[in-house]
Amino acid sequence: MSLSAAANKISDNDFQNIGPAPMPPNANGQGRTGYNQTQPITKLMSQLDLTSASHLSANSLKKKSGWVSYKDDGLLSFIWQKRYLVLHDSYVALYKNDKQNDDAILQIPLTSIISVSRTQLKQYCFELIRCSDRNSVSSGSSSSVNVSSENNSKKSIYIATKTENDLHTWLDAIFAKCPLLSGVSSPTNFTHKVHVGFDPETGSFVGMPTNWEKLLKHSRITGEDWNNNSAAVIQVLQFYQEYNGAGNPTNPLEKSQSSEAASSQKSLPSSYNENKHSVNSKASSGGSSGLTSQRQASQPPNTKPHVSSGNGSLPPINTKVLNNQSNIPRHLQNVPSQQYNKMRNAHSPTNGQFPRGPMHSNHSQRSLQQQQHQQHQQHQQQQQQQQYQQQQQYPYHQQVPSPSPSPSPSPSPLNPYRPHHNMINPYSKQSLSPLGAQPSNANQKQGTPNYAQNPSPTGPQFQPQRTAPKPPVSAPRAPYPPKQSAVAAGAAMQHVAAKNDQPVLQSMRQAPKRPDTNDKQATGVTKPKKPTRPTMSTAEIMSKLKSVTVNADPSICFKVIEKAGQGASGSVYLAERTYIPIESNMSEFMNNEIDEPQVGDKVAIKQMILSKQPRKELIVNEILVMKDSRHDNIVNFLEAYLRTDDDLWVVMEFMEGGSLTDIIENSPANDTSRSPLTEPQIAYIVRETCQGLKFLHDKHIIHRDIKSDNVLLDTKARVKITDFGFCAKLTDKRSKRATMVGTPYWMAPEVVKQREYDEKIDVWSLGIMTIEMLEGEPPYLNEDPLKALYLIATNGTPKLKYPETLSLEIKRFLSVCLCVDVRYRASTEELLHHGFFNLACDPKDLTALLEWKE
Ligand SMILES: Nc1ncnc2c1ncn2[C@@H]1O[C@H](COP(=O)(O)OP(=O)(O)OP(=O)(O)O)[C@@H](O)[C@H]1O
Repeated sequence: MSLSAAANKISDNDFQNIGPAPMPPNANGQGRTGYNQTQPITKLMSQLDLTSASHLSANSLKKKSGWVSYKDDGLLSFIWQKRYLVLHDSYVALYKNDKQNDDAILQIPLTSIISVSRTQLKQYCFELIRCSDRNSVSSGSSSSVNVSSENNSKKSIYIATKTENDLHTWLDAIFAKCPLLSGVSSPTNFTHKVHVGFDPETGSFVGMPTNWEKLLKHSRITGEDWNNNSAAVIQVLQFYQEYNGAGNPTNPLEKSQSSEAASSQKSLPSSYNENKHSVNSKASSGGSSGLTSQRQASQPPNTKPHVSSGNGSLPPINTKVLNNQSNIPRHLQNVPSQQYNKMRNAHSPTNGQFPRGPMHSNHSQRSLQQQQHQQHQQHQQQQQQQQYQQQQQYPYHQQVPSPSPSPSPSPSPLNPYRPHHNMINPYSKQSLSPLGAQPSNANQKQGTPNYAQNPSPTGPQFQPQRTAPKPPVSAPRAPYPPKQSAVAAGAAMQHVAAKNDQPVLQSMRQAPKRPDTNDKQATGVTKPKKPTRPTMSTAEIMSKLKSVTVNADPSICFKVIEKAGQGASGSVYLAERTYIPIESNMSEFMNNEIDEPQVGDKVAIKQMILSKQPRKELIVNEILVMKDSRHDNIVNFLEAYLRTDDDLWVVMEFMEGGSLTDIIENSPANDTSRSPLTEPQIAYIVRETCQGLKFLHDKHIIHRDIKSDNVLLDTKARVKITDFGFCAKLTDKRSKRATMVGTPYWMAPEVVKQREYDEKIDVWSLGIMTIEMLEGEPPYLNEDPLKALYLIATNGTPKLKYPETLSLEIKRFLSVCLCVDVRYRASTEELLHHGFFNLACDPKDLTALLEWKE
């Protein structure tokens, strides 16, 4: 039975928990490639069989048993014996018969198993390595997760199964239950055995490393969670710790807080420049007013900045009040607003958890937002309390006007941790656009750009600054841009030079902490860590960047209209093309598939200050991927410029509709129904995104950060994927990845479990994005992030909040996207044949959703 056909069998109730995945399409694993989703659909569909899924129920994975051949490495090591293998909750045991009425001939505590991997000793054979650990404990709710360093001699046993399939299910089952496996290496700092467990009497975890104990204390991971799946708890702790940096074993919370604070302070968007002195000085003196200063320069999200003629005048600010009860998800509407806010704040870094941001990049950005949000809330609460004392009234939902002379950013009530697009008023006197939108008097003060004053921060290997090209002699394609913009750009550059005197800014685009692992290892096998691969040198990066950039000064080619958004690595501006530098190497970059650039075209420019990017190779990666990825559902890269060796402008097509996140948050339906978008609207957006993803997957590229923030729409309701910085290319030699990349709430279980993964992690994230459109947010957003990771690792397919309100089609669709077993998760090609897409509406039916921008 095909996957789709099988999914069609799922009834309304089944989706609540569709259980483990069906059996492999091709049980012996042969014929599967790393990119099996690109095989002809007919072949794949006919191979898929959901009917045999029944025997792989959650319970059977918990306790598994069966006949095997067994051999150990002791005296009788040359004899294979037929034995009955049983995987119990805390140990594996071999019996002489399947009645298990005799004592086990061998009993191995799961806590002593340090490796389980396939071996070529026999056809379907795996090796189980255990520490001959007299101290291992395997009873009750307590587990021994460490092995004495004095007592670590290893022993192997070999188990041969009858079929390939059997082999895999054993590997998966054992792997899943062993706390020292699942990508979780054993703690290394111990010289004594540590018993880890949950003490129901004291209600606390015992025997944990201090930092883990603290993390658990702050998370909502309970003793019950521990008892249910201690391996998963350890897994997510490890995952979390690796993300936060393992170098602080004593107090991850403090580290988290301080690094968050530091990054927040240091990672100010460049549009806050006017405030930078006060921000920096105040922040460094330990006061919180730095954040207040930032707020003064900002505009509330979701307010529409006026497009001005660029004369620097301050447009009126549309302070649409958003923080009302109607924007809170239905299920939380009866929750008092303070409690609701508290739930949202559970993600706050001050709780020692990482925010709802990508593991790689938006972390700091969102941390800043969270801190702003928290401080804003605290501030508001203080004010409310004062008001209450004065008026003897305390309206929860009432907006208390801020004493601040300028509007504070009010994070979206639906998702305060989302990027705050359009939060900057580009014409504010307090705002200095690095792309040259600053007031003219600033220009006069700053004067003509003096390139000599801006020594390259990256060293002498760089070329001298290019001067602006002369206007074309014959048939200029556009009036020569006003001198002012070049002056303004120069001023911006001086600003950059001034900034370079400051301490090196902390990464906003944080590098994944975990190196890729050896692709030859089978999924589910303990992975040794490899040292981080050397990245490109700065010189290589610059040379690469120069080879993909137009040799011209972009400040004379574009007029900046307004700021369109703020990313982790830079700001995005709406700009108009004012000049085409035909005497440059521009023609090399013109792509036949894209309309020839015209003066007057509206474009998006992402400006990145290279010295602020700790991993510049990711930017190169992003440009190269975008350059080679021309597709209707991918945000098209137009060209890039290195304005200076530190100032990179990436020009893309402009998507006026903003991100899908904005659309979800501003949906008119938020007030009236549970689902921000209708199913036909969702089907349309998901289909378009899926087409873009299929295009990438066909090129063996994994996006790795699919979520509503990274899907943009234009006014014609075209839907395009953006943010390619963390794409990974799979090759024949490297058909799997294991780098820890993504945004926690959208992460596929195999990523959370730090297993190897392929393109299908994007399909999982697409499923989560579908839930965002149905429910306003991804599953577990109200959970502590550590707990969310635990839930992703243990719950598998998330449950829908209101399944009874949804069509069978969308539930079937979700069931094949959110299938934990990657073998049964649909590929993008399969998804495109899914019946759910028959529901897709016309693009015009999205018009209402795009109106919020107007
Ligand atoms: N091509 C575009 N057209 C219109 N707006 C855009 C475009 N690209 C980005 N934006 C806006 O700018 C915001 C930031 O985009 P960006 O891609 O820089 O975000 P990010 O994913 O957080 O960043 P990064 O790539 O630095 O990690 C987006 O959320 C969106 O609102």
